[in-house]
Amino acid sequence: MQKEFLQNDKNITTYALNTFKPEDNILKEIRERAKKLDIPGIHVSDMDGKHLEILISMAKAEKVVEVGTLAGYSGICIARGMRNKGVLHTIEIEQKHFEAAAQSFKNAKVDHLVKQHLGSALSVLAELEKEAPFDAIFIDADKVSYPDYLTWAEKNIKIGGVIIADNTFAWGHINDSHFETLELEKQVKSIREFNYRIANNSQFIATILPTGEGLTVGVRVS
Ligand SMILES: C[S@@+](CC[C@H](N)C(=O)[O-])C[C@H]1O[C@@H](n2cnc3c(N)ncnc32)[C@H](O)[C@@H]1O
Repeated sequence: MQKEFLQNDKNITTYALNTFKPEDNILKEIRERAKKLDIPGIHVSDMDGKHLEILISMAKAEKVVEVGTLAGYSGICIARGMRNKGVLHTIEIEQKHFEAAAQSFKNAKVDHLVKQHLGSALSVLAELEKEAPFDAIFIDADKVSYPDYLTWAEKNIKIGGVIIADNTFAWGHINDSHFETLELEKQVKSIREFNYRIANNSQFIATILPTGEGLTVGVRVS
């Protein structure tokens, strides 16, 4: 019998949250402060934050790039996974988000591990190339650029390193054939291209973790 891939069961969600307690007061405060500052509430989910921390820890990652800082929620999860060693380069285009994240990293006492970059991801990534290869790369910015971010990541991840991307179920639209807006269509097609490419690149083993948003994870094996 084919087992279902997703569990849309509130009872199970409550159980998972109560058991694994993914969000402490530091992370909770970020959601609240961001809201007050009118920063969109598009942080990773609480469980995906925990998944990030664990994946980074499993990869023993010490040189990490994050594309899309927002207010620092996922960056803190990544930094925690780094076990107090190494550097996380995190890139953000919006000044307000950049500043909120600086406060978050300080509050979480991980600011010594984080190098924040303000600017457009593709130009900052070009600069960061001289520091490659990286142990882990987390992609969570504008969806239409996911294929470009993947091209950069494929080139700059070490063998054994991990590429992770959020929202890869495209808010439930990943397998749709009709779209309400052209913008949505472009985003979905870009995420689909991202998933297709990493799934079919023989240098990677990859999967999509069936979290609420879909978390694509690829390990470079050759
Ligand atoms: C989904 S949010 C990131 C959430 C964050 N990773 C977290 O979970 O806490 C996406 C962020 O990427 C930023 N962004 C969008 N396009 C960008 C670009 N071209 N270069 C850099 N940052 C960008 C947005 O301003 C926003 O803060």
